[in-house]
Amino acid sequence: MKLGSLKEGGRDGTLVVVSRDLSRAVRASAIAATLQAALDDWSNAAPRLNALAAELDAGTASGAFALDTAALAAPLPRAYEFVDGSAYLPHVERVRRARGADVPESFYVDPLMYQATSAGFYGPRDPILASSEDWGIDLEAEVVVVTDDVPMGASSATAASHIQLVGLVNDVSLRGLIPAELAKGFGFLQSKPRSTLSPVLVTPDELGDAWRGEKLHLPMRTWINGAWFGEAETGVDMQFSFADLVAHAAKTRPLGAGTIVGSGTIANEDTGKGASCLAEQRTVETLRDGKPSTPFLKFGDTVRIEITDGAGRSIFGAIEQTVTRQAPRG
Ligand SMILES: O=C(O)/C=C/C(=O)CC(=O)CC(=O)O
Repeated sequence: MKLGSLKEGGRDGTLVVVSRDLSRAVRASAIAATLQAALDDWSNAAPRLNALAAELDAGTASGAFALDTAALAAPLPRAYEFVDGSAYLPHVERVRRARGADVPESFYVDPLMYQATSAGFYGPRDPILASSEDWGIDLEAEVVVVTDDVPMGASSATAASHIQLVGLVNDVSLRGLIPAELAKGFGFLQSKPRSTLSPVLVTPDELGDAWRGEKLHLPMRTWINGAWFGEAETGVDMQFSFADLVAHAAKTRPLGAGTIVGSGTIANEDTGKGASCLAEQRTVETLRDGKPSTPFLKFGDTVRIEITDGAGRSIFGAIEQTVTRQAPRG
């Protein structure tokens, strides 16, 4: 099934079940008012939501309405936790090369992960807000999973059973702020502003055999200002599965229902399929030409991120955002 949230009913939105083709929806208020409430009681809520999804796809759900996915909020407009891995080592190698940093050997056996902001997620058509183009505004196209309650110390096998939903995120990065911030030794804060979730999150069974080994196996398609930017394969070069990433995050603490775990920027050793972030594209250009030629994002630029199935149908809906200046507040 596919789940989204309307921009109504308060800060956590209103939960809707969305049809497989993304054209219709029905409020799930009789089951759970919000997606967080459904995840908090997932073993009870999921079968009822699945039954509603079956009615919706059969055309028999009462109260169903035509859906414009562009009008949706983030499926989880805010979450208790968002931890972002960096499971695609080609990405880590390129962005680190760009700022003259090493890749420790441990990164190949022990997942790299940071605590990201989850107090608010942009909806799929909300603007990317930044105050200065000098911050080096970059997209990062990633896959995310959402868990129910994960016990502390869960193994990868146990963690796999707690992955309930899959979606996309644009993990916006401010490349100009990263080197000084990481040099302080504590990690990302200002350089990782709010991220954007895809219009819907889907249960793994919606993905068929594109979901195997706790990884997604489809091209991550990105465009900048309408021009093709990349279609890196999500199932290739992913060093750690989502089960490994969830288990890593849960090693020393339980994860609450609704925890979002990111894959890191989708990247392949083979650069022939383009990139999923500008920092990598610029590194490839620097290695090839001696200097980067693609600028970071400017105000007015648009970014589109989408994954389609084998028949070209959008699975999660598209993230499509415009970079917009937010004047500093006095
Ligand atoms: O090391 C850097 O300069 C930056 C790294 C990232 O931006 C990594 C990140 O957010 C996770 C990922 O996308 O793989």
